[in-house]
Amino acid sequence: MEFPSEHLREVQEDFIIKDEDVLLLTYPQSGTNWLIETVCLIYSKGDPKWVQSEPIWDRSPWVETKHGYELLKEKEGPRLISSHLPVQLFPKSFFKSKAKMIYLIRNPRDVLVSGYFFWRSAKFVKRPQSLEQYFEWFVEGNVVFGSWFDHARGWMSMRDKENFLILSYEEMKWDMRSTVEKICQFLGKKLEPEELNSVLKNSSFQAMKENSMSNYSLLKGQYFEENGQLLRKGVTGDWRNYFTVAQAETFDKLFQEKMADLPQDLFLWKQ
Ligand SMILES: Nc1ncnc2c1ncn2[C@@H]1O[C@H](COP(=O)(O)O)[C@@H](OP(=O)(O)O)[C@H]1O
Ligand SMILES: CCc1ccc(OS(=O)(=O)O)cc1
Repeated sequence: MEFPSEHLREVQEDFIIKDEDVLLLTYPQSGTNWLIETVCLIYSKGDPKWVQSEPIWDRSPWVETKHGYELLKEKEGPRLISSHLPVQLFPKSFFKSKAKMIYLIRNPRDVLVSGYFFWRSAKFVKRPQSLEQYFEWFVEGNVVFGSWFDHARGWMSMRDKENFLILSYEEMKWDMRSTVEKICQFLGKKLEPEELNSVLKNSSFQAMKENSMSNYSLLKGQYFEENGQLLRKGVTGDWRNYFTVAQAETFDKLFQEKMADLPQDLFLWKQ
């Protein structure tokens, strides 16, 4: 998977976002695929047929990949569009549209640990040799899609817009039912109680881990090593099992420096 600059320029200058599109925006390893699966299931009213028959990257294509871009240009009607792009590289047409956007945020410490395991099995990026090395890359912003802090700050600057919904991985873990209700309200969708139950069941960690259309097992060989797994643990606070005391202190200090001026209720995790 490559992101040549001329392609990124075309995406930014030429791609037309339509008012009826829904954008699913994240920094990698924030629970992107969980959000996509959930929104797909809301669209299908809890019926798992769609999520079990079409790969997740075709249901909600990545606008920044060549495959996703071509697919999106051909799609008729309201589209689901995923992206890891930072706000300053996003298609310009979006800023004049009424398209709804959901930005999913996750404790960056967990993003870091999850990213370390994910990228070390990927064949299309420079792979970290150790968590210590990935920690350095991450705090310097020297990773795919750049600095977590810049990404989060950039997209959260849109938070007062009425077409913007911010969610966190942590609230999905703590109360997925309420989170699905919040998404439905934002998207103007109504689910019957049994449809909502089916959304919860089919978007669970276990269901997604077993769903070959969602767990990236189809990408093994070409893009990932055989031992790579997208659905690794699916918990909050796993960073505590990996950070040293010194790394935890470095991260806290950096977080303070970079994010202290933002309302702290945007960050729902308990460190
Ligand atoms: N249904 C689900 N429930 C909980 N976590 C999920 C999930 N689906 C994916 N995840 C977690 O989301 C992370 C991947 O995020 P993304 O889709 O943005 O790459 C992984 O975190 P871990 O590596 O901490 O387990 C993965 O396990
Ligand atoms: C847009 C390219 C890309 C990069 C990484 C992905 O994995 S994940 O969604 O972050 O797990 C998917 C697409």
